[in-house]
Amino acid sequence: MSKLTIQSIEAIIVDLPLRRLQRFAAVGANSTSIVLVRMRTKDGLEGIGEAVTPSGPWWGGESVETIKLMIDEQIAPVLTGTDAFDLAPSMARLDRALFGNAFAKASVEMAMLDLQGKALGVPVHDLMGGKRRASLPCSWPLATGEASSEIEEAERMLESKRHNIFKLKMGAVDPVQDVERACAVARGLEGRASVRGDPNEMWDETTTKWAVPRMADAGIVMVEQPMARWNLAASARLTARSNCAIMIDEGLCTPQDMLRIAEMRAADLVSLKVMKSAGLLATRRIADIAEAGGISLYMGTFLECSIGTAANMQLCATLADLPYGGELSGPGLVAEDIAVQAARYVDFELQLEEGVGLAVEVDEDKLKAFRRDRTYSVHASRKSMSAKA
Ligand SMILES: O=C(O)C[C@H]1C=CC(=O)O1
Ligand SMILES: [Mn+2]
Repeated sequence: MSKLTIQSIEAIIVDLPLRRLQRFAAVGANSTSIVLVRMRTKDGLEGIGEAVTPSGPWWGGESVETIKLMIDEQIAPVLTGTDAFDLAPSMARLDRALFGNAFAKASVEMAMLDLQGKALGVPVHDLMGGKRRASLPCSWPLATGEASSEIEEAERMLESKRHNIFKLKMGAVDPVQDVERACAVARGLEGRASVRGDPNEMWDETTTKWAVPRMADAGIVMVEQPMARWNLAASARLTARSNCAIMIDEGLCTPQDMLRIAEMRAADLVSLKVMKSAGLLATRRIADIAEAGGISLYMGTFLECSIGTAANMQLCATLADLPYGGELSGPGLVAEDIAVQAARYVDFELQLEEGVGLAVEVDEDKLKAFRRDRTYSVHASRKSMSAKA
């Protein structure tokens, strides 16, 4: 097999509007931004990857601007001239060259895996142990903060058979009001959908002790990261006494975090996310540790568009047991996407696409229209001005 010598790495910031306001605990957002990675080899093959943040650096500290800067200034010089098949040594070299920056590292790892798959004519999941599933039951985020409009939105999703699992974004308002809203949504959808809540670390242990039993009584089946990411001891106490499932998200980034969570039994299940753990292979290692420790898996997201979602789905295809499914729902939230074929949700499940590498392609016209550094033609805008006059 000939080498996949990396000749260039391009990081392009793309701004995408959302279909509606998404209210996270820390910010409200009408748009999201991604970094598209294009990695080209000497022989003219191209691998792609995506980094995204949930509309800002509040979750993981990186922003699309820092991701692009790190790729341009630090990562590209380390990887240029190396072989994209040398993934493990390259990731080790990157870890020595720059601490952290997991989101940036994940996006270039995706592009290397895409190149490998394309060169070998196989999908990425074949490079990671093979396929255990071809679709994922997929949660939809409810995040307007208003119960009746959220129930209506969920009903539209049920009707179109896109989603029958819903995750309430919580933590933006007073906990009493927030829990009331969550319980109202769960009761409104009772018997028709699975409802979960994610306060993104906003509650202390006392508030959590009060809130979670009320949410469980209303039919909420899982609560994700209600308390601070560092507080595994409190999460272990909550897990031991709760009769709904407790999931850790922010508290899990590294294999070492995972080992500690399993040792402490700090959660019933954990949210795997490619971006926070610096890549598909590292996330796969974390999944193995969780399984060995008897902790269930969930396929999490940072709301990637269809490019990153396809990459996540390649990893997800290698996971046999996901008792609460996952949430690769970003493509439904963006009003514009940059993939030729957007992610498909059929009978409440995201489909794994056939194809080599990540099995997804960039739509060049869409990219041109939404890349941040696009230039407008003065000639064209003059023409449209004179047409209006
Ligand atoms: O889960 C989070 O903490 C962050 C974000 C990603 C998906 C979503 O609904 O919110
Ligand atoms: Mn979360």
